[in-house]
Amino acid sequence: MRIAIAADHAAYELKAVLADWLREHDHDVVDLGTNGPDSVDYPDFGYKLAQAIANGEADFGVALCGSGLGISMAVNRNPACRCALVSEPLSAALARQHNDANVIAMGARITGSDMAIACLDTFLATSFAGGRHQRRVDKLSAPQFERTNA
Ligand SMILES: O=C(CO)[C@H](O)[C@H](O)[C@H](O)COP(=O)(O)O
Repeated sequence: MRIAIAADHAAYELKAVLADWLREHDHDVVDLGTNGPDSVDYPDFGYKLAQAIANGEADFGVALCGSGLGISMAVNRNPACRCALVSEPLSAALARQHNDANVIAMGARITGSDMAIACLDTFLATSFAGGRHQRRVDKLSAPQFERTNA
């Protein structure tokens, strides 16, 4: 699969670990930076990653920052993306099974490398379950005027 990955300065080391793991597992990696400790702004990298998903450059995305919070918010501003912030594998599996998430977000200051690999492995190995979940996912991308509280 083609996987885009992006991080801010708080997570560039975790990005390198996950990018290596992805390549070792025969994925094509689109590395969108950042690549060092110089301070950058997570929205810039979240928006770049979301654009790569929206334009079909990547099938899935990995979004990383210190907590995972800011970059997941940035990615989710693009309607093409369903980004799930996770810190353990069950949530990574449910994000695929129930939410058809196409971007996984993690926080490098929260989640260690081994756990992050376990989450990513689970995320990529899990399929969307469809059925009743499809109806709910469709509502996430419905135009605002079609949304109801019913
Ligand atoms: O966690 C983050 C946003 O949710 C980002 O990694 C930011 O970098 C963090 O908020 C602040 O990081 P800094 O290194 O203290 O600038």
